[in-house]
Amino acid sequence: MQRPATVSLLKNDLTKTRLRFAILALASLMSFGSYFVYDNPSALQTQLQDDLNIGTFEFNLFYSVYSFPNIILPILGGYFIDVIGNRIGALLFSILIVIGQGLFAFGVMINSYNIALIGRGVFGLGGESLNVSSNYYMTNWFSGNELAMAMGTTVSVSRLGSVLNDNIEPVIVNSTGSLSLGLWIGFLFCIFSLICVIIANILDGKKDKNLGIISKKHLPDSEKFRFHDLKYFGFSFWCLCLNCLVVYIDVSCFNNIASNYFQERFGYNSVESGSIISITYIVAAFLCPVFGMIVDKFGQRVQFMIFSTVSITLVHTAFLLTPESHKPIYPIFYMVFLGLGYSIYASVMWASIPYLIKPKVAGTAFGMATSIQNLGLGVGPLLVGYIQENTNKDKGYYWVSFFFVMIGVSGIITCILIYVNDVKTGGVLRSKNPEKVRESFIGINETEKTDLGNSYSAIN
Ligand SMILES: NCCCC[C@H](N)C(=O)NCC(=O)O
Repeated sequence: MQRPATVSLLKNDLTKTRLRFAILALASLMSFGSYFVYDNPSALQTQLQDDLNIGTFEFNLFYSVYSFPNIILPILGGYFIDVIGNRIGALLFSILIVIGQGLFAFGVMINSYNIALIGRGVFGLGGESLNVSSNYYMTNWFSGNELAMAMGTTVSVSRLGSVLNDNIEPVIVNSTGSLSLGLWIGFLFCIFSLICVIIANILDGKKDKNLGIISKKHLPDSEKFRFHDLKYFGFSFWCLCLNCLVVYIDVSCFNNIASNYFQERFGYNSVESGSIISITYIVAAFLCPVFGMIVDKFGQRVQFMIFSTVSITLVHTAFLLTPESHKPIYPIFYMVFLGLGYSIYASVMWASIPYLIKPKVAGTAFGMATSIQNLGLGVGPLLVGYIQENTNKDKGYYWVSFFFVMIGVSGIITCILIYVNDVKTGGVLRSKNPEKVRESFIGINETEKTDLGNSYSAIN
């Protein structure tokens, strides 16, 4: 998008007003519905398998049809955002989520596994790309001294959707006897999120109009996204993506199997296990914005990421070394620590991306990172399942924990590589004022100070 940087236009810059906090609330809530419904199947696994008369493999397909297409889709979604614009993208992705969840709930209501599965597939077409849109909103409305706080807040509110799902879905089914009712409630949450997108789009359009920003369609060629711009995805960016892949295996894939893990190794029942595993995201809901604020103030992004990957690896090492016993208390503390490591990571990692790329490829960059993350989320569970089925020690979980420790170590190594590269290239990720450092690091010129870091106009 093009922005004439005149003083009079800056007076009308809505990103400098309190309205940005309304956008923050809307961007957080626009993902709430999709996080809530994403884990509907895991919260209702037994009931779904009974009602639809399906086995574990068919059940796991509810997640696979979501994750595997998302190894590619967010790149296309991000590209779509860079070329067409974020507002249309966010709207389209949200509509797909609503349709997908509607089909899923309808399929379950009429006991049709195939319709329910198609629903999950349609949901996946928008589910991850909407996260890309929400991140893009944040980079457009928040500058370097608030960006990590803003992104941390969106993760925190969205993850409350996951926590709410874990805790209320089983209760709804148990108290009403209707399996689809909870899914229709998820559908309503998705409509609510769609309404948030529409309101955010109106405000965002107003901001662009005030600043004289023109639609992507009408941009001069020099400011349009072109594939050769991807060469600006340097070493730190790719290393960050790899890091994201491994760290999310250690957090999300572990969370997927954690319920059985706690039941089989530590004798908790399914309800207790459900409460224990939601600790990670409850901690994140409180701490993500806090760590975001700390990073915005002090910089040092890579050091925070190193601390977080070390914490996550130590948690898996603790699980590896903890012998089986009946309802021990200490795994609860491990989950608190996992939540701490995850909170730091989620608030720092995503907010680091804008400083490693040119603004006009921001959508594609967020999409690329999300796609690579989904590669891990798709392959990770298969590897974990394979290891567990083919080993015996601690019911197969010993080598599963060992796998998580090794993945954690690769997370630490990739963080260190990012740190070394950051030192060599001017320290953008460690800086308190990363936008300034980015200018010399990536070589952004005047006409390219556009979409992202709207503070550019104010700073310069
Ligand atoms: N849209 C449903 C959930 C998507 C989660 C996404 N893959 C993710 O991990 N985002 C970052 C995070 O920390 O939540």
